[in-house]
Amino acid sequence: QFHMIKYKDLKWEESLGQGSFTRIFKGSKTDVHDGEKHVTEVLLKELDVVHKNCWESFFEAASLMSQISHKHLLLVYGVSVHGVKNIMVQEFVKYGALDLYLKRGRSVSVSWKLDVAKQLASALNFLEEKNIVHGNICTKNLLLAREGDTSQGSSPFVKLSDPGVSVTMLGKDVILDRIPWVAPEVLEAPENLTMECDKWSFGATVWEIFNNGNAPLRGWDLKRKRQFYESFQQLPPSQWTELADLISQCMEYQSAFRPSCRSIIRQLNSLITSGNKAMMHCLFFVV
Ligand SMILES: N#Cc1ccc(Nc2nc(N)cc(-n3cnc(CCO)c3)n2)cc1
Repeated sequence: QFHMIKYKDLKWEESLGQGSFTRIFKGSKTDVHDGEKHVTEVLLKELDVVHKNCWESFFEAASLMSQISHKHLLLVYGVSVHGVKNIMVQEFVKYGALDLYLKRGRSVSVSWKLDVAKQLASALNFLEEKNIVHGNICTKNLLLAREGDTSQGSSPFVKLSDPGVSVTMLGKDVILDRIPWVAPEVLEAPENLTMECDKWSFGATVWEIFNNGNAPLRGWDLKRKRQFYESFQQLPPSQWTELADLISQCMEYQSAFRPSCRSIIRQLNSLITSGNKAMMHCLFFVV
């Protein structure tokens, strides 16, 4: 299934925070091949010991990412089991999770945001073609490998992280707290997780990206969050109508009516074109 890494070949460095039932650390792994010692910078994702019963689901998430390879999917080197410790060893992605990056107030351009959304859409399209459901699309799980510098015109590069412990293993409150990223049908029955759920989450993630990493429904308690779905509410629409349309198509309560990945990519392409045209008009106007 995937590479088993010896615990003794791993070194822990600083703690970098936590996910659901997991803790993450910067670290390194040492390999020896043809007599040479190679030290690689890695991200160590440790399953909390209290949730060690979720280890199959934790590794299921990891193996999902190592079965297939795609430029916008995180590389998982393997796993290490040491006593009660379950560790996933991932490539260390230079700039970390996108939610924190955007919150740190980096002002990024519209074309930067559209570029990131398109990269995520292509990763989703790839997963759809492989008939693989991710189940936890959000900016926390979108990792920034290259910042991109809008003045120099170099573009950002993102990688989709593993989904972590499956939503079917999480308590009701953890699922409720994932509103509005988790699709409404998953709340009713988590085993309903399908490709269509990833499209709903994609809509919420694009909304986050265009709101500079501000979480939608931030600070809402679980009761209010549940009511958001019960009264079929939508996130506040963007001023950019075509963008708001794409987000609301993805966040359609009837899962069958959500757009295909190809349609999502097509709509993003036309947003990119109209975004560029608008910029040209501005430039000409200014000139
Ligand atoms: N300051 C800083 C800084 C922090 C982290 C990284 N790198 C990195 N690499 C990965 N493979 C995964 C993550 N990661 C971050 N948050 C999660 C939890 C949700 O998955 C996963 N971060 C780089 C810089």
